[in-house]
Amino acid sequence: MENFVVSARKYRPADFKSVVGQQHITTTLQNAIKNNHLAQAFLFCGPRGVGKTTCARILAKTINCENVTNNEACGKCDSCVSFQNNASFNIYELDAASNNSVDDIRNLVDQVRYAPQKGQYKVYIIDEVHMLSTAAFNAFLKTLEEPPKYAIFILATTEKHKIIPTILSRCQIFDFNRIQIKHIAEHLREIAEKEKVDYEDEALRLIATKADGALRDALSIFDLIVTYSAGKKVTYKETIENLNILDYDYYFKVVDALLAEDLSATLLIFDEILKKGFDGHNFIVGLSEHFRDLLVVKDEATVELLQVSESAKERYILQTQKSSVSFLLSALNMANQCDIHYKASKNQRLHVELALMKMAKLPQAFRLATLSNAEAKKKA
Ligand SMILES: Nc1ncnc2c1ncn2[C@@H]1O[C@H](COP(=O)(O)OP(=O)(O)OP(=O)(O)O)[C@@H](O)[C@H]1O
Ligand SMILES: [Zn+2]
Repeated sequence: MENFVVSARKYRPADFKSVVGQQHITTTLQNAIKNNHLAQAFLFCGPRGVGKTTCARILAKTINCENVTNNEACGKCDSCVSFQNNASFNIYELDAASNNSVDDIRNLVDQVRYAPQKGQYKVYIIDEVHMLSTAAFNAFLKTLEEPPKYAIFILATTEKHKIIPTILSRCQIFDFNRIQIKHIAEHLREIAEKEKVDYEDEALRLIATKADGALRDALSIFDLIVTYSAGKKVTYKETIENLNILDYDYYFKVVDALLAEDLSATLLIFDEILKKGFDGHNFIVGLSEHFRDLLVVKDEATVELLQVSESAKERYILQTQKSSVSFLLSALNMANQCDIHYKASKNQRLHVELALMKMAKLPQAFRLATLSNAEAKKKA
């Protein structure tokens, strides 16, 4: 049987153009390579799993490639092949999270003295560099100040504020972005297609949202759900079950009940949600987001801010057409207040219920969207 390789490893980008959502960085690095204007020390900052190590590796591979074309490594020369097989001597990775002692850094510094036997550059990646001890930092500083011309240092960190000024001032700094939901979803779609895994768009969206900007997390969740669905289909239903997320259907139902001024239906839906084991606070946060989404789809200019699939968008549009902006704003405000004071409340269930009651009792005239003249005429 073929070994299962986790997607995050299997689909690690091999060149700059395959890196998702960090174009400001890949373009700058490629220009520096083209113009022979490469810094010797870089600091890659940003959240976990957004491509820092990946970009460092691609940079190392590209600057050692024998036939760079269009500022990308060829992927075929001896050097590229050894990089791809993790067998190159021109890259050295130190994970400072687990190797943060002076000795670990001395080992690295010792290595730096030897010029590469093949290729032009040796690249030293120090991951989670903020974890180095002060003594280790100091042992490293001298090397960073006067590196041999073949050495390039790439320091990576999720906590830029912990990096001391002496290091900051010696590095070219790159800030990596959290990756947008739509770009993550797009990437998952490509992988699903390569893996011949069937999927629902809505499921991939949800995974992308849950990953909170980190592509690596998105890939791990994706693997988990593929395994769970036993190779059949990655569906919305299975994804919410697996991630323990409340089906967004509930938010639509609650808002419909609120619009109908149906207090008992509203409270019963909330009760059902609690019985399913969901947390009241998560619900109120989700409901706030739902109101926000209904507000952004109200206006052509902001409809782009809705991060859902095309098929789901229709539903938001239908619901927003029924509600007035004032209602959505007031309800959002109430939900938000409920969220803010939730932790301090002694009776959290009642706290949410009270907010729902207030929403259901907003004045009727104010609640429903008034029909435009044209619509009113059609109705008449
Ligand atoms: N921008 C991206 N484009 C494409 N794939 C990505 C990207 N970011 C992360 N990945 C995927 O996630 C995996 C891990 O990414 P990587 O190790 O580069 O993240 P990182 O930012 O260095 O995270 P950490 O700070 O935890 O080391 C990659 O192998 C790749 O599959
Ligand atoms: Zn090459």
